[in-house]
Amino acid sequence: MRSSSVSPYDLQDWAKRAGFELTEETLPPLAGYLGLLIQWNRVMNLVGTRTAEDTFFTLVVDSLHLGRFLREDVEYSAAPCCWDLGSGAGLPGLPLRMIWQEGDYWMVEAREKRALFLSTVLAKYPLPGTHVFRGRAEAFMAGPPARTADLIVSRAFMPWPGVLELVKGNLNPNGVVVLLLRERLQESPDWEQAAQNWRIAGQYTYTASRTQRYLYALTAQDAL
Ligand SMILES: C[S@@+](CC[C@H](N)C(=O)[O-])C[C@H]1O[C@@H](n2cnc3c(N)ncnc32)[C@H](O)[C@@H]1O
Repeated sequence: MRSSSVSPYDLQDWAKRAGFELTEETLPPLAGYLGLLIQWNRVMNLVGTRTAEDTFFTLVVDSLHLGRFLREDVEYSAAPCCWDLGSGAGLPGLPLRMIWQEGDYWMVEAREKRALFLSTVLAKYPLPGTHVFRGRAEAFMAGPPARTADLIVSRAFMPWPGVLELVKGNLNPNGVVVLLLRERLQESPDWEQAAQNWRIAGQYTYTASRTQRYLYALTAQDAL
């Protein structure tokens, strides 16, 4: 496969334009990830973007905002067990783990080739406490052993009411679900019903690629 290299210098420049400063340690793995993503994307369908720069500003930037949100606005237990359901090409998980390495983080992906891509990136750029589960989220959660999480993140996995329904029995007390959305949760016709069981514990808004985006941290109202 034709290689596709990304310059750490360009990457830092893009990050600054997006309002972030990446550490020296973050630049090589993130540049390497973007290079592999562009390379693999030529032969299999991983993401809709074609260049590293477009991928950064359209997709990776969400992980950087998510890292900031988790650090500054979200309360979660020490050493959280985190799940990233329907990780696809590693978004938000892989860039997130390059800048935020709390606890254990499971990227759960049903499609074999996508899971192979995730494992390949991790083999080349190991990230602490970061794992891939190849299979369906339902099987991952059911076990054995049955699993529970402290923090669940999900982007474009399934419509958010379905995510909440899917995970409601697998969240530890004080557990948090973080949704990455392109709509305001409170304006959704589904929110009124969801609000009977879920509370917005934190929210964060930003613009990327000319679209307004939203991060919501939800906690269960009571034991669900
Ligand atoms: C639209 S993609 C989004 C990928 C990534 N989260 C992103 O934002 O770019 C949805 C991903 O979820 C995976 N998926 C769908 N249903 C799943 C399930 N039940 N368990 C695990 N993965 C699933 C698909 O294979 C696909 O890679």
